[in-house]
Amino acid sequence: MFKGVPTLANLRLLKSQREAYTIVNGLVLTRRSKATALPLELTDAVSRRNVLNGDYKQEFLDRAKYGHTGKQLQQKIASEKKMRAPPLLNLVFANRKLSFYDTSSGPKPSEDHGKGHREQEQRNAEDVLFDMFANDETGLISMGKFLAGLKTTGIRRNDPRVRELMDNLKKVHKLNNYETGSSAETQHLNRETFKAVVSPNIVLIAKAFRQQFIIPDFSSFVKDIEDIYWRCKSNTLGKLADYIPQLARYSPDFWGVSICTVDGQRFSIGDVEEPFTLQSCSKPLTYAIALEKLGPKVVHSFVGQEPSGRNFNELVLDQNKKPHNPMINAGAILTCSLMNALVKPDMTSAEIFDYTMSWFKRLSGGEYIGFNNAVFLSEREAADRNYALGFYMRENKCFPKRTNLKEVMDYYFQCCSMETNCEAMSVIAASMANGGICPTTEEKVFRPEVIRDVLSIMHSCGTYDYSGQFAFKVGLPAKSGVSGGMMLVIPNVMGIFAWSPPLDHLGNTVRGLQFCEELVNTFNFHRYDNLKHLSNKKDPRKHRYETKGLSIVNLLFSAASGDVTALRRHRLSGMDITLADYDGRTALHLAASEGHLECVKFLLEQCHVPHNPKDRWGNLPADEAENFGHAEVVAFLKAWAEKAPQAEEEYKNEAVTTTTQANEEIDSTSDLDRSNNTSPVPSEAASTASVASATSDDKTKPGL
Ligand SMILES: NC(=O)CC[C@H](N)C(=O)O
Repeated sequence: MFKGVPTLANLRLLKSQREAYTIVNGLVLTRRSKATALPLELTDAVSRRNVLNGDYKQEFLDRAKYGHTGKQLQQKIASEKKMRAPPLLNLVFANRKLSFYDTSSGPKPSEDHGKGHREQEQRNAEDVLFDMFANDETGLISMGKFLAGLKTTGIRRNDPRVRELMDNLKKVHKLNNYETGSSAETQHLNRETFKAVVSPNIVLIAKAFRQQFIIPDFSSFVKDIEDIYWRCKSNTLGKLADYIPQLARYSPDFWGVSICTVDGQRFSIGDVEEPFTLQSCSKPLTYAIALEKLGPKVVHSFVGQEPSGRNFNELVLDQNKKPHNPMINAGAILTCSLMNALVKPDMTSAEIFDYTMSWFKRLSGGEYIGFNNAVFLSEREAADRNYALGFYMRENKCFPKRTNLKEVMDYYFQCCSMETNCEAMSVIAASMANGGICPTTEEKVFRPEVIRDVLSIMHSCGTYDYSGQFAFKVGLPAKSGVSGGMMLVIPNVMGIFAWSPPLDHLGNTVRGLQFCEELVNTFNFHRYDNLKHLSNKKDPRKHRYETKGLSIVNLLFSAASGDVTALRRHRLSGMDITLADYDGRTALHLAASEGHLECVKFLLEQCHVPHNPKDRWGNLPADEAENFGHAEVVAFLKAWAEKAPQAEEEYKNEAVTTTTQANEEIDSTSDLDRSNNTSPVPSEAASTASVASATSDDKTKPGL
């Protein structure tokens, strides 16, 4: 009986007399030219909807198999439909709630690939979503439940990318005469209405529920973030900045953290809507505008790229009589002069202010960016050191020609006095993580090269005189500000903004710093964390199925491409080599059908995998070798099958002894610790034991 566990890997091999195709995460690999992986979506002009629904994938395969279209094709397709696996979307949904194979009423695929199954195939994404959330008895979907489900994936109701959905809900609510007892967002809809309502945003919504965002299991990630947040909350160290009264008045208890991923998944906790001024967190942003408009050559002919090793407002220039970098006061004042004299020489001060604000706003996806005039006036009053820096630089001819120092200083204070909150700043940080494209509006604000340069400087100079230690411990680009902000960028993954006013002696927010350090102790976000091998840190970028070891996709890829070295690596890392994909296909099936004798030998002789696992079509590896005409492999597998019972029995006994010892060592550790154990000894022993105990009929994944 089919017991395959649905995996995102969705590795599927379609049986064919002429050609076999392997689909891995939307890539189609042909059996004969494994090197040419065609991104399926790019191979034909089809709508995104069709791709999403999985329909196109099937069509592509059909055409590839039969080489033509038409009536004959339709007949062949009809006769083979029984063999097909359900569309990808269904697989993933099956894992979340709607188990198509688990419905007590419906036929199980191993028993019947017919009617019920075919019906599911024809369903599109909207249908599947409806079924996920609909009430069986009423046949209606609760939009409240649906939106709550969407929120767990990180998508909020006010996300601009679901605006049409929300507008449609309001329209339907109005059409229904504001049905009593429910709001637009909690009303109950029938299938057709639901489909019409979600359809404009279905691409994003389906991606969310398919767990295809950068953080697939967002709710688990959020739990860890909450834990870190609460641990930092109890830290009461640090002192408020008091050089101006407006900063000194903040409550030391304020503590907020907002997260926005490159896919626009949002999470916030604490005082995330409380306004505060940008202060030094504005420095990377004005620097980015200057880079965008003038390019790095021009900008860096005026300002250096080295950490100063001194206080952020130190009266010091580098050997070339330039400010050390754009993240300290001298460098930021210099950047402001570039904006004033080179980027927009014709603009008035007011226009440059508006111009700058519009950049910040676009970067934040339109979220809160304001201006605090009291802070601005105070900054200007208490600015002896900043004026001194300005005059010192003017004396050393640091500024471009035509610089109006008074205007430049005012502009610098204005940038420091722009007001924002954690929510908006997390989107800014996410835009930086996303190569300059705002994840929520999808607007391209900066070129990726600009962002790369900004992040590089943030990495080495972003946290004042703590920058070296920060780069060492956290290993990520960040920028702190005297108002208690800490902008952290995890390139290609997410932006985080942590805010709490109490500062340490170097001027960094105490809680923010602790948060960053705890974050990289929990997750492998440090720039130099190894992502390939098992470690005791979590990788939230990976799907739940993958976090306990290397992905099954990699294992099956290695087998299909005849890569014995890679298979060896998988084995050494403690991976369960008996893993089967959704269709019950094991590494041995793939190695055999591709005729990779070396791999077949390695799998049987070294990994002791069972020689006779059946895939969902009932095929053994030997059948596959035969189907695809690999005589040598057939001969080897047949010979192995004759001596197999004895060899497997011997190995089983051996493995049990080894495992008993290993278990004693690892018994005290948790499940997770065990799977993350970096020592290959216990994990390998455990994995081999599961190999030994796996029966040929059981395609469930021991060890997962
Ligand atoms: N560290 C900071 O945030 C510096 C900004 C502050 N307004 C100053 O210029 O002194």
